[in-house]
Amino acid sequence: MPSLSEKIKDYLRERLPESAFRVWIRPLRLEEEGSRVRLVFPNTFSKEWVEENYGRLLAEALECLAPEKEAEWVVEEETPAPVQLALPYEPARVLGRRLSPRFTFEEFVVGDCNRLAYRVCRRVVEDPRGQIVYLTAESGLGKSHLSQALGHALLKEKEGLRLCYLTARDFTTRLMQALRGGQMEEFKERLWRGCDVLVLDEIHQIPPRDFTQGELALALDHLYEEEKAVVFTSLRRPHELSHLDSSLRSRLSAGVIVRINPPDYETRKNIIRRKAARQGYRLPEEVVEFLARRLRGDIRRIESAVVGLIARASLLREPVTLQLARELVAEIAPPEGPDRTEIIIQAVCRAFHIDPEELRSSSRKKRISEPRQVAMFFLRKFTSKSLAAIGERFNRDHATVVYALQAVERKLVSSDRFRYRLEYLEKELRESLRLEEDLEDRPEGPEETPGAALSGR
Ligand SMILES: Nc1ncnc2c1ncn2[C@@H]1O[C@H](COP(=O)(O)OP(=O)(O)OP(=O)(O)O)[C@@H](O)[C@H]1O
Repeated sequence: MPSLSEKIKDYLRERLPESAFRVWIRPLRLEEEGSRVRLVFPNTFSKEWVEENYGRLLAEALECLAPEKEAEWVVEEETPAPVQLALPYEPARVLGRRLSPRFTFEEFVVGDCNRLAYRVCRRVVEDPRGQIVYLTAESGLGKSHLSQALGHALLKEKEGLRLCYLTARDFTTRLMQALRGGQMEEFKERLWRGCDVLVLDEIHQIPPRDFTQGELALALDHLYEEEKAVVFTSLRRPHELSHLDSSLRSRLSAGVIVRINPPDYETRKNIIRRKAARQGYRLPEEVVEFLARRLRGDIRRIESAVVGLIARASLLREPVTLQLARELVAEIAPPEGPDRTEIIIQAVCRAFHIDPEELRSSSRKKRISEPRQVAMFFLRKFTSKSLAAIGERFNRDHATVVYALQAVERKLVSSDRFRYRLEYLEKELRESLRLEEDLEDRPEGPEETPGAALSGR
């Protein structure tokens, strides 16, 4: 009979990409001690990484397979401590989400690809009054890092300043909760008068719903009127957010719009050195150069490779060598065969435990229709396929896809469980899709689309 450790690892193996499982979960030891289960990580950074990236899945596995046990996360052997960043301000001055202590200006590597965005954010810290900034970039290029760094610096440098940091989804959820609970005035009070600077992360995720968009437009009018600073981050530029009302799009375009580009070779090398230094390591220059040549685009992926490499060397008790780096890169190299659509469909089917063929069936049972809607949602999000082409993949028409996208958006707001599940799936998909990204560099250098003068509207 498999032990609890084996069962939990099997549970995770089924749901994680093979390389993530191998590097992060396989070295984990699970020890049962009466009513407790100790999760023993080989070192601090692997514990932190698993907590941050797979914590929810691990908690889900424990709840399913050992609901009566209390879990304890411990570290077997301490590696050089990562630089601890003390927060020099009162956390209560942050409304909304907690800022990540890692996301500071000091930890942000500046290069040609992001210098303009960095400077614009620094300017907001110098004089936040009336500043409106819209940061746009593909996933993993530092939008959240930079917007949170700006938040940290403002809180540190401007005494008494209150910051509200929300994702677009948080905004929508809070708005809906306030509406249901008859607390709209309190909601407005907190957002409109309770903060001096509003950071709205992932604004492209504002749902295509009149009410939410209307309330956001009203909030922005008020904040702009009061000359408060507002910072947006988004995967897309305002004019590309076609699901938004034109009046909201125009408000989003009211300030300076800055694009962050994928990191160039020199910046990638600096990022690799910095990420390794954070773990207390200095990588050999040939390893830095090799990784910088092979890993382009998404910085999350570069970071993950550096941390994975160091974790691997530490587990094997070997120094980091070019050979080890080659092995790691070979593992995360583009998979053979399947295209984005297939990767997405396979991942959704795995997560919902159904067969891909069932998605194409005419069944309207929830067990099938819900994952079908989720697959449509992610195909829309991660591919350039038209609504009609997405529908065709499931023997459905364009209107069914529109309905499915709306149904998923509604459920993301109304059900925490569903949202967690999709957030997890999205994380997994981002990881898998990054693997089959084109390794060629995209055009480099800063690009700015000024909506207005830096401080003006
Ligand atoms: N210039 C940089 N210097 C150092 N680390 C960086 C830089 N840019 C991004 N990173 C790191 O890359 C990871 C992803 O960054 P971040 O979360 O800010 O990306 P994002 O653009 O907000 O992505 P998404 O759209 O997927 O949310 C983070 O761990 C961040 O610290």
